[in-house]
Amino acid sequence: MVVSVRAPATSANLGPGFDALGLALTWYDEVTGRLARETTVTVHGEGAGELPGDDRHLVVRAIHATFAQLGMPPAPVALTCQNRIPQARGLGSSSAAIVAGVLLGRELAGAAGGALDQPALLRIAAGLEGHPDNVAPCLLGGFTVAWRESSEPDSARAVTVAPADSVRPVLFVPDHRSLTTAARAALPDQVPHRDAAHSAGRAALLVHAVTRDPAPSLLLAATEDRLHQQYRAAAAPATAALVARLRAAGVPAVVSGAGPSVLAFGPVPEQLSSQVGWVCQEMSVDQHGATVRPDMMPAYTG
Ligand SMILES: Nc1ncnc2c1ncn2[C@@H]1O[C@H](COP(=O)(O)OP(=O)(O)OP(=O)(O)O)[C@@H](O)[C@H]1O
Ligand SMILES: N[C@@H](CCO)C(=O)O
Repeated sequence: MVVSVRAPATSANLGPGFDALGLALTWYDEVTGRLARETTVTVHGEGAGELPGDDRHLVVRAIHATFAQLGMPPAPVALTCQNRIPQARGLGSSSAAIVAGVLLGRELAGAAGGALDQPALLRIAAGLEGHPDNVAPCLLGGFTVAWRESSEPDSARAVTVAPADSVRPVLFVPDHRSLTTAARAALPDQVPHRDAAHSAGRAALLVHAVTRDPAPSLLLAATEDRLHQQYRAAAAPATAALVARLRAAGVPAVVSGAGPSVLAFGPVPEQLSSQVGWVCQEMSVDQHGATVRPDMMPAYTG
């Protein structure tokens, strides 16, 4: 059996919804896979020539984690990846790889894979990623609220809520990269109570604004963050400066995920959309999440 999975880019946090809120975007990686005699990974596009071509590849690790959940050994797989989502830019590339892997793992497991429903896939994916705010929209699509039932990463749950039709995500993507692990290391162990209280109110307002009333003035207030962006600014000054420039002009803008990309809610005035060092991309919200397509190709016979 040959299976193809298409997984969307995502923007997490959306300002005050740190580790909880996420939006699926119409920008996709595609992975085609089958069981094989030895593991091989062919990468086209983003990460070609950089990513490992063996069991260390993130999609393979996610497939094997899914097999393990089903009590199956880590069988070798042959994968072809068509990567379009820029990596280490705060656009959920690692979540797209992980979600593609868990869906491929479920399909390649055959009948046994039927035991894994969407909540189970989310738990496996979030366990690998470490936090659920990118894997949730990648798997479910739309605008998601994710949480953990305990302190364990694999206790993730999520709901998807429909964003208003007029929500227009606009991305500003730089050339340079930043790993999420490095951006998380900049965060303090504790924040002032007033900042936590501020974030609770703004995150709740954001759910209302994105789903019911995405007026720029409301989104501007709703996207104000005090939990993570200020602590990451020193390591990502260009990102912090662009967010500040857009917000000063009345455009609701936030750090996308752990950065360095910036997510704005459009419309973005033309004079602000061309920024030296940044590629500006208008997006739509992906409504479906990752999708599986069984390819009509002959089954691998070994
Ligand atoms: N398509 C992919 N296939 C295999 N590995 C990938 C793929 N995409 C990302 N990765 C791995 O994940 C790393 C980037 O993950 P990281 O979590 O730092 O950034 P991100 O997922 O792009 O952004 P964010 O989580 O902030 O939205 C890459 O350096 C690479 O090791
Ligand atoms: N919530 C995560 C998103 C990045 O994957 C962070 O900001 O570190």
